[in-house]
Amino acid sequence: GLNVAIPNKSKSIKDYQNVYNDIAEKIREEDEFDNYIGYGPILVRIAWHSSGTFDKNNMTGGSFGGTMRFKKEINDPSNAGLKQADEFLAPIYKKHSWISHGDLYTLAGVTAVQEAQGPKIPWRPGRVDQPENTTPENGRLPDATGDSSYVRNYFGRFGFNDTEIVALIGAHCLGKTHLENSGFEGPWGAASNVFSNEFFVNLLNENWKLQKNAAGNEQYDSPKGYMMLPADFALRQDNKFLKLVKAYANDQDLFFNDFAKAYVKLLESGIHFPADQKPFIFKTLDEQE
Ligand code: HEM
Ligand SMILES: Nc1c(Br)cnc2ccccc12
Repeated sequence: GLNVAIPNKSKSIKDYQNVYNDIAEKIREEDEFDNYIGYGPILVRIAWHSSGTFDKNNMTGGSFGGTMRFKKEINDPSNAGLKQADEFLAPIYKKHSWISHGDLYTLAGVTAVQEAQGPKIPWRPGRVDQPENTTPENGRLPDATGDSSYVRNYFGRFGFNDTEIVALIGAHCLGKTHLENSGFEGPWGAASNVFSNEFFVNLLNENWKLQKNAAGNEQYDSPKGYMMLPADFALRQDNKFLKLVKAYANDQDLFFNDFAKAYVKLLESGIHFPADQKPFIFKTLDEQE
């Protein structure tokens, strides 16, 4: 059924900015993680994976219930590597245990994008922890070997259009793939912790070669040592997607605006917020110096 957000009346933007700041300071402090990429990318990913179980056809899944905290969901093979994000957030939750897990996972993704010099992501609290038996079954997250029709169909389950789909996948400007997590090996170049339109620039301009990786899976590799998943490369193989890839490669502001809108929609999928609940827009650490 539809999940109705219940904002905590005793908490203000100041309280949530304190949680944001604790997450942001911990990202800065623990900068050596994953060969100095840091925790930002997996925080963006755990927010997406918490939300990515949503299915508009039966109104199940999504970030509302915070079920990523349960073994069944965090152990989904699609979530390999995200236990480290959950462990990163454990002391934050301990200090601010008035917050729901759904709000914490999504706020962490917002914090990570903004602290990576990405766009402001307006955010609304009010997700309510649900019991373990509401955890969605494994297998609701996307397959990296999909082609363009697979990708369009997958995101159709959320009601996303082509603009929202291409913008969202632009988050692959962050971080890398890890053979032990997903069976794909990341780039030793372009594995970044700065949010930009680089994913689209690389996708268009690099000389990609499809080859088998050490796990026997096919991926696209470039002479500079970058990689693309088949599902990434699919964005070049469909005319409507390709038009958007070119637009974003040539206009970072356009990408930032479209990404912010699509990420909000993703993190709020399946949740009804009160009409008068205005989103919070958090300051970055740099803006508070
Ligand atoms: C067709 C859709 C998508 C597919 C098939 C996909 C697949 C993957 C795979 C296989 C990895 C590597 C995981 C690992 O080996 O550690 C990955 C990483 C990542 N994904 Fe996606 N993804 C998709 C969409 C998204 C979206 C919508 C977002 C966020 C808005 C996102 C954010 C990330 C980030 C930040 C990483 C890097 C994590 C790290 O550095 O450990 N992805 N994705
Ligand atoms: N940095 C990435 C590039 Br460049 C291309 N594809 C990816 C897929 C998942 C995670 C990271 C990347």
